[in-house]
Amino acid sequence: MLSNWSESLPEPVAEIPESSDAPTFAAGGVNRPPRASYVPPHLRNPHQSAFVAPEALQGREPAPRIIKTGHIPKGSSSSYDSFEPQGEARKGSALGALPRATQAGAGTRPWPPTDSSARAVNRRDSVAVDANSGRSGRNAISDRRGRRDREGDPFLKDETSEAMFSQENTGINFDAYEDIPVETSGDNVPPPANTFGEIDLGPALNANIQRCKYVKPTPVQKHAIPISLAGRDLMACAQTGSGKTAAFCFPIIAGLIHNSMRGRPRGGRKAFPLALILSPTRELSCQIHDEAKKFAYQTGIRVVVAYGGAPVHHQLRELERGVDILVATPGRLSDLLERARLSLSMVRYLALDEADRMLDMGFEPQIRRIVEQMDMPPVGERQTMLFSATFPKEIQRLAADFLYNYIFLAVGRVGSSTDLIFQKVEYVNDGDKRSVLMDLIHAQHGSGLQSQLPLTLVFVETKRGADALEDWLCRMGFPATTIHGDRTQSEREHALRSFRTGMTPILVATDVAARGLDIPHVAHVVNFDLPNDIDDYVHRIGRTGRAGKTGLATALFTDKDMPLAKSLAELMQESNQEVPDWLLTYATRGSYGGRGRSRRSGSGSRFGGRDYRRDSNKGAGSNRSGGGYGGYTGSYGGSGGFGGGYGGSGGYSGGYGGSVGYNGGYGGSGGYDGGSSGNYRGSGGYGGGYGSSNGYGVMSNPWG
Ligand SMILES: Nc1ncnc2c1ncn2[C@@H]1O[C@H](COP(=O)(O)OP(=O)(O)OP(=O)(O)O)[C@@H](O)[C@H]1O
Repeated sequence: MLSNWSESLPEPVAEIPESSDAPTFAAGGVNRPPRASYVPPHLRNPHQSAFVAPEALQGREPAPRIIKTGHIPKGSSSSYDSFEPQGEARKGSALGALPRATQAGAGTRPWPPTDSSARAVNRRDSVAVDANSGRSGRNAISDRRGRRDREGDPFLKDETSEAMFSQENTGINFDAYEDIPVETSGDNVPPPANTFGEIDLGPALNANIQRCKYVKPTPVQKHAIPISLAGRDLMACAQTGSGKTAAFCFPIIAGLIHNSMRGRPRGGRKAFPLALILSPTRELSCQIHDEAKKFAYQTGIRVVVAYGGAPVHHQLRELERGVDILVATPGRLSDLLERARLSLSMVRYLALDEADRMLDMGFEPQIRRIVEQMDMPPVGERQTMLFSATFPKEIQRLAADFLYNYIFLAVGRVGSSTDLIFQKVEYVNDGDKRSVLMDLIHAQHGSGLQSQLPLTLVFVETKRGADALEDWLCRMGFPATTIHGDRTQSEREHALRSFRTGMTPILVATDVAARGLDIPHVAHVVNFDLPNDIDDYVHRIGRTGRAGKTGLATALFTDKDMPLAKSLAELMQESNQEVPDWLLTYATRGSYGGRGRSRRSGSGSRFGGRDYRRDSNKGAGSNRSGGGYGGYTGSYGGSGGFGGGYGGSGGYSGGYGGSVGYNGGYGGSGGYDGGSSGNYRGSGGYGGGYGSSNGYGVMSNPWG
């Protein structure tokens, strides 16, 4: 039995799909999109590929037709395996230190080509390591001044990526976010701050904010930073790419600067961090570490990262040298705790990034152990911040165990995607996926910087599927690499860096790359295989359209994805995307259980309750501002799912209102009409119904 799509795929030449112009019909009588006769571009004119390898554009010898990147050849493992990242050099040096990877037979040569800039990055990093070496057994804040002078400059640019991307990432068109609806609930919510100047972050942090070219806070930062600075626990939900990392890093750093933590044990082999930031993946931890180091530059606060797959002794050495903020993945953190080389007894700040993922089934026991059963100060004695773009209600309920009298903050709709991402869904046959992907890649060729392929992130379901697709893309002449859990950490870092710098513009990934990664210039996210859960889709497509920029996301939808149809259609509608008729038809069927419904429908993760305390009469008062789409807090569900209307009688409000349901238009009579228990009375909103004259238009631009 075949376990995934890749096993069923024929060789490329056999990939011309069956020709069938007639519409097909699903068992339930649903009209499917026609299976049009489809000839992929590479077969239409096999001798002229539209793709031009980047090096050819740079006047170099053209790349061989068969290119493979990202794979480390087995024979070259000695130098590769012995590569040990060191301090400041760890991330930046990965590309330069590794042998240029090649595979795929005779005539191949390394891709990307070795260049002097990569070596320069490496050299520079080595200097940083030397400058920092030879210190041990310190706790950082006590030694701020000395360290400041020896600190590597985290703002130094990677020359390779600068060469590829002349366009500076100065942020941000966050003006587009000005009118985004914001809701806070909880006691005595501190007011938001509209500028960084209004917030007392201190001169050192302010200087770093300027170095980062952040001109003003993003909406989530405007609210979250004052709340956290006031010492309150926080559960915050804001769209992908909206600046959540800084929203939890700034208050931690400012807090550590303001309150010098005396009484920490000195010397010895055990480290006593003051703040702990947990994230679900190694790459995300590295990224947060890099960001936090920028924010903490020359403050004397020392940020250390610990994650699996990298040699533990190096991380132990780093910890021995002193740590104020520890960024970690749960697995490696547990390991360090078990070795008794780390104590959490001094932790004053705990932040969980991608908090819903961290409290999901896979991670929850581990997180509970770390937070509740080790020596971390209990709830109320530490400050806890949970952040994500998605927050299903049942996860909120779990998360509440970690929080004391917390404030719930929702910026935009909970779990919604931004409408800066243009979403497309293509109905395809399983066997046509590769050809369709190739069409997509060909279509965007030349639209990237320097006429190269723009960065394209392709999500697949399985690790084997990722390898198979990468291999096929490379054989087709497209520089691709892959990131997934079966690759070594060095391979993963190499792949990510090669993608980030544009050397390998196609990255095939499993969900390991779905959350949090902030890769500038990702132009296109392709869901080659759709995920099981709509929240995962939200995070995946959120790798593009970040920081106020626009992006494109294409999903290849097959029969297998029917259970996702409803939540996908809803999400697209919320984000003001054009939903194909066939998807709407599937969505209204309502009989597809399973995927996509697991964490949302019924639980009302977006429409119902939001702050779950308000549904369960825990008395969280609420304040709302901005928007123009009142009604999104309505309890989702009503009487019969999508077909029965978004209405719903209980909970906070009338929700999407009405009982007419989708078939008669979203909304119907009421739209949002205030809530029976909420203290906000909206006007307008979705009311009027999707199917009627306005309604949907009202919700069209929640970003203002
Ligand atoms: N105030 C600001 N001004 C300009 N750019 C900013 C600001 N805050 C954050 N950014 C930039 O926005 C980008 C996205 O930020 P970040 O990665 O923190 O998003 P996120 O909300 O955590 O996304 P995700 O949900 O995908 O994890 C980053 O490149 C960051 O440097």
